Amino acid sequence: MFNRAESAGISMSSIDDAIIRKSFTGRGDQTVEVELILESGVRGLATAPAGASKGKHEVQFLPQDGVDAAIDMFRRWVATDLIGMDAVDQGGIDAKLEEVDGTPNFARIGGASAFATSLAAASAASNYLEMPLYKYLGGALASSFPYPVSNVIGGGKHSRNLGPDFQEFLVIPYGAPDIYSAVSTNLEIHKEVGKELAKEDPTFAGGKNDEGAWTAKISTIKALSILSTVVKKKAEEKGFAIGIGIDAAASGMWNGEKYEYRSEGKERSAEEHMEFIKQLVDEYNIVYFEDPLHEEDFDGFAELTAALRGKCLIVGDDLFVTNSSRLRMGIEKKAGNGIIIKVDQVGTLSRAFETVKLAKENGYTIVVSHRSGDTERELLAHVALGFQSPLIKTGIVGGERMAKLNELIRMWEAEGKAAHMSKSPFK
Ligand SMILES: O=C(O)[C@@H](CO)OP(=O)(O)O
Ligand SMILES: [Mg+2]
Repeated sequence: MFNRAESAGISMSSIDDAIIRKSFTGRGDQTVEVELILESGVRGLATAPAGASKGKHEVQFLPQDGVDAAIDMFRRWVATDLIGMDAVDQGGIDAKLEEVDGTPNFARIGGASAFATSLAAASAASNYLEMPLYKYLGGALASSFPYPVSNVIGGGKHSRNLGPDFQEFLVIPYGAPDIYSAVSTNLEIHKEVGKELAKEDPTFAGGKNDEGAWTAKISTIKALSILSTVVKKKAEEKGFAIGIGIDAAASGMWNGEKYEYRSEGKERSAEEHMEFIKQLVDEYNIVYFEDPLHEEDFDGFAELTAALRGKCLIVGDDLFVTNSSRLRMGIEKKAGNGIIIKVDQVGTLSRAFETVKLAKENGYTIVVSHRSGDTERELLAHVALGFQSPLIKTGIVGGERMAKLNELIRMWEAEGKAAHMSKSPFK
């Protein structure tokens, strides 16, 4: 068949139009959405999520003058350069975003636009090739599914510092035989913990934070003891292992000298804080600890990693910000043995993938993760499977969170006999 574009030497997968629009996160805050339309008419669309407890070393979310400046920049500088590029050239598109921006942290065009463009390109390319995004990113053998790491109780900044001092109390059904039982186990635990909280705190009215985790005025110890009781019972009932995790988001507790435990009205020195963490890990069998220390404390991370090796995974989020140079510093110091992967923290799939490769080569467990202000889109589930991440952190209930979890269930069905859970990073 005669095709005008192809006969003029234009590939049908090249970008014909690049659209940006204002959009909103699940928290109701402004963000940007990018839609790329290919010569063939096939489209790809992605929306940028936003964090609340952001790492200091993340890329800049929006240009200094905000979302309107991001839109203006994109239309003037980015779109014009993207048009004519091939959507399957992910590396080329990501490099172009860096070139147009010209700063190391996307301060000019904004990390939100970079992220949305990078992911929209991958999505358009996979649609063009008529394959799911996870296959496009991960290849034919990307069939190992991640265990959902779900926050059941919220605290820290995510709960306006009114609940426990750590930001997230998590569950990980790492013995689950399939994705459906993994997801449903976490949801059952969430429901049961809700009932226990109502018994414990008479003022508890069923409040949940942005990620669907319960927020109640209880102490860290109370949160852990409720969670561990429910988890133990559930593990027995299900007949498989379920672990407890914590994201302390400790940068939010650090005042430059000490860690503030606001709910206890108490401060702990770095040493006392670390001792407390070790005690908690032993007492409650905690298998996953994210950001136990503030974002500059590589040495403390190294100490804790060595002390808890074989017992508990020490995961860097604000510490590494998905950045390969920060991870390299961690590798040198042996700081952490797990790393959160948030593509938006570095702005492009290429940069995030470089970090994923480096992490895997050096024995770090990767954990693909959402943001607290996420979107209703499901693409994160594809990124997790595409990167073959053994863990996915994507909240617990609510539209933005269920979008990813329900997509994993669909993907499991699509994989048929090839679908299997990842090798668990826990014993
Ligand atoms: O600390 C985290 O892991 C994230 C997601 O839960 O929080 P935020 O997106 O607010 O940075
Ligand atoms: Mg975190």
